[in-house]
Amino acid sequence: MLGMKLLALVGPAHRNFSTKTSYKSKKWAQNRYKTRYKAKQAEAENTEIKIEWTDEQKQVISAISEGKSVFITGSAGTGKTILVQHIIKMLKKQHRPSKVFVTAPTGVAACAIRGQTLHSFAGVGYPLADRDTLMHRILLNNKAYKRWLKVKALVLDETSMVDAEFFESLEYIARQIRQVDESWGGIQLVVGGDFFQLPPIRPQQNSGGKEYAFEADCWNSSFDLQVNLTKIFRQSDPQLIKLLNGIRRGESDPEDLKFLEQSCSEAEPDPSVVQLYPRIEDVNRVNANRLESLGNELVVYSAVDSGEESRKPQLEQGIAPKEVALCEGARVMLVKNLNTWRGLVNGATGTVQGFSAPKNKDITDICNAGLLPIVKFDSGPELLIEPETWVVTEGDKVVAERKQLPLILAWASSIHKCQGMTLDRLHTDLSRAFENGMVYVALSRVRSLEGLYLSSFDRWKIMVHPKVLQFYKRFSSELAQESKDDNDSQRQDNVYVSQKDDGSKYMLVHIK
Ligand SMILES: Nc1ncnc2c1ncn2[C@@H]1O[C@H](COP(=O)(O)OP(=O)(O)OP(=O)(O)O)[C@@H](O)[C@H]1O
Repeated sequence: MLGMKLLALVGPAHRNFSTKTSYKSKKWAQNRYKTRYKAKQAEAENTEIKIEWTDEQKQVISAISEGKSVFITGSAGTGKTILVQHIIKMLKKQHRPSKVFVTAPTGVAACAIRGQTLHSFAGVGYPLADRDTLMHRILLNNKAYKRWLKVKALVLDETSMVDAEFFESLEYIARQIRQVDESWGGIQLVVGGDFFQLPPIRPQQNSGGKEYAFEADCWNSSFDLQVNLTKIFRQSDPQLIKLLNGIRRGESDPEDLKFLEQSCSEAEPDPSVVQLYPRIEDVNRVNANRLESLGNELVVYSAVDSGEESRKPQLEQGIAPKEVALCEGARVMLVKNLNTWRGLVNGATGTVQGFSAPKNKDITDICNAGLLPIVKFDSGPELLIEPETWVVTEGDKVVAERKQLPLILAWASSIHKCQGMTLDRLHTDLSRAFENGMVYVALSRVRSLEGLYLSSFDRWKIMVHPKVLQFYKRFSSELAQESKDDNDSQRQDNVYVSQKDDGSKYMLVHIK
């Protein structure tokens, strides 16, 4: 019954993706799609709001056009990503589009700049390892090896989530593969990020206490210019900007917190508003409730794992879920790149329109009902989603493999996934925040506090890492030296950092 009802919906989607289509008509359809896509893009570019770049942003643009490598930092909403997007266009004109690679540490952040994850670009596979092992894996991966030779400019956004050892390893790999004894083997680097936001997801072991990318030995030599953008665009209310800047530095000024409490929306938003949670258990609970509340028939997909028993547990650490249940109307997110060119990349969101039984393909190993979901992506395309595989490798040998649909539920999301987003409306609960920068990242997503429904908040969860404060202190004093304006550095001298009981988290106390 469900399948019958859905087949009507599936028709048009199938016509585009039929495996029986001849090569010629496929080529024709592809060309027609390309022409329409280019026309749409040109239209979008023409209607794009004209941005008047600030002097700081212009400084970056000019350095990039001179071929310099630049690190762009600044508070949330200062336009790092929009600037990076503009720079990508510039670089693609300057070099050739195929020689410019656009990356970010997470799928969602990569999706925002139409790029790929840093991992996927580098071709280093999983699990992370020492630089020689990573190098060995690349040498066995012809496509990755060629990418390293071909790249002229490498763009990396949301760098706070890249760990020091990985950054260092990639710099070493670039030099070795390209046989050029210059920083990054001569690749022009454009790196954006705010280290007051979320730290690396899984800092590597044996990294000698290093965590953030700025601690990498090669950090300073990687850039000709490091720029701190100071004008905030996302928010316009000066009181909100003051509140966010305080929270960014780990402060919890009672007056600012009172303003936060008084200005947030009091009405619980409708269920379509994205809900952000620090912990994945809460994300899963909300998604499961929302799925149930739709009341539609569920289709369950259970991952099929194969390979060495001792290596299978590593599959659990990957992004593909052990089990995912879907129904018509479910909000979903892609967790694998299907087609970068069409924007069907890790992080892309959409809604399940229905299900269809694939012809000539048995998928009953992952789904008893033998049905695959049809997803309408927010960016436009509608697609029948097929199972994908994820592997754990050892050298060039696959030691474990998971087959599963590349989808997860997306009504609720983790704060890690939302870094980089600008949201008009947001529902969040910050009582269980556990990471440095987490409260700041969540609160700084909204343009105004009217769009924020804060169901729970704990001021002790406002945390910042002392190394980050130190990095920006050095940064701002360098700027102060240049501009002979040392106000900021004096303010920073009035703080001290105390370590919390668990020894891993810190709070900043401002001395009045
Ligand atoms: N020069 C500018 N003029 C007008 N608007 C701007 C300018 N620069 C950025 N913006 C706007 O500011 C908002 C935030 O920009 P963006 O997302 O690039 O900030 P960000 O620094 O990357 O934030 P985050 O650190 O949270 O990822 C966007 O809506 C963007 O269009």
